[in-house]
Amino acid sequence: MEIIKTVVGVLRNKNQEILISKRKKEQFMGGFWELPGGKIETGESLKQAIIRELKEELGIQVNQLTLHKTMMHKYEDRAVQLSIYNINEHQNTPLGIEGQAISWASVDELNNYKLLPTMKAFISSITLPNKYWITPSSNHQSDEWMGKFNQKLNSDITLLQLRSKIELDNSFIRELNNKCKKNNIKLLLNTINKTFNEPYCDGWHLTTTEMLKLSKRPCADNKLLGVSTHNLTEALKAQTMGADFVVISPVQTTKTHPDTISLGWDIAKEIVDKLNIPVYFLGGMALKDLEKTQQLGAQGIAGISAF
Ligand SMILES: Nc1nc2c([nH]c(=O)n2[C@H]2C[C@H](O)[C@@H](COP(=O)(O)OP(=O)(O)OP(=O)(O)O)O2)c(=O)[nH]1
Ligand SMILES: [Mg+2]
Repeated sequence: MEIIKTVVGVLRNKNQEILISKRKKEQFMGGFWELPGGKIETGESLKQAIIRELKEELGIQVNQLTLHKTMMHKYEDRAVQLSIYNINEHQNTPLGIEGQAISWASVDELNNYKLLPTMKAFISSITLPNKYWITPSSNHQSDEWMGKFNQKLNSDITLLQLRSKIELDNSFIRELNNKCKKNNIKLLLNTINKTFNEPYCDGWHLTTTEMLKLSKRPCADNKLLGVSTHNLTEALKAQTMGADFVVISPVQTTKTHPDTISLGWDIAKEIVDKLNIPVYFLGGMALKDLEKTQQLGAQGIAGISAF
């Protein structure tokens, strides 16, 4: 299948709204809203291409830009490799120079538009945090467990996975959820016997085994769904099933599993490059690894004792 190299730009106004553009009827995926941009021309670098595209489509002169992330998306008849740039500085007010409709939308408002399929993963990548805390999986009501949980409530953690290998009381989970809500933390359940309609959570986190049994997303679109995976095949399956993000592990060796072979940075990066949904690295991660992780294109790091 032909791979179409495409560059797109993220322009934000002072209200942090994002500029989207409507594809024209006669184009592939006509009528869908997208990030402005287009295909690379022969001999052009990615940066030259995005500067040219935004001049042609919006009439702006880009002065400063940084790569946000790259992703790959397969349509029925083509594969698109999308490089998404944050446009940090530009001249002129953007206009629909080619006659296309344009609109500024907040992240929440984006969901009211008929968006290209790549937009869902883009939205996840700008809304998910770069740290994902996983709770210890046993002794939940102990002082030690509650101590760790309470400490995270007052930290910069905004996404939390409640992990348990034994059944927990719903009243206990509700209590944790209330505490998370008060502290603007999203709570994902990785408990046994998930029903996917528990109201007291923001979503679910699936084990690999659970994911492999599913052919489609088991929960509503407005909930978050993460999946634990260990290689490219599993990660791609999770993406096809409809996961919002995956965790891959072990990226490095850990003290708890010293004999398990780790993926290593290179393979971890390969997985990130072949997915379009956000990827968190787990296993032997510490805060000092966050920068490298993001440079490799991952969303961030996950861990029980990483932070
Ligand atoms: N511009 C843009 N294209 C996207 C996005 N997501 C996505 O899959 N694509 C696909 C659709 C197209 O196959 C390709 C982009 O090409 P395009 O149609 O915008 O190309 P272009 O501006 O060079 O215009 P054209 O003259 O070739 O029609 O990438 C996106 O967010 N923005
Ligand atoms: Mg275009």
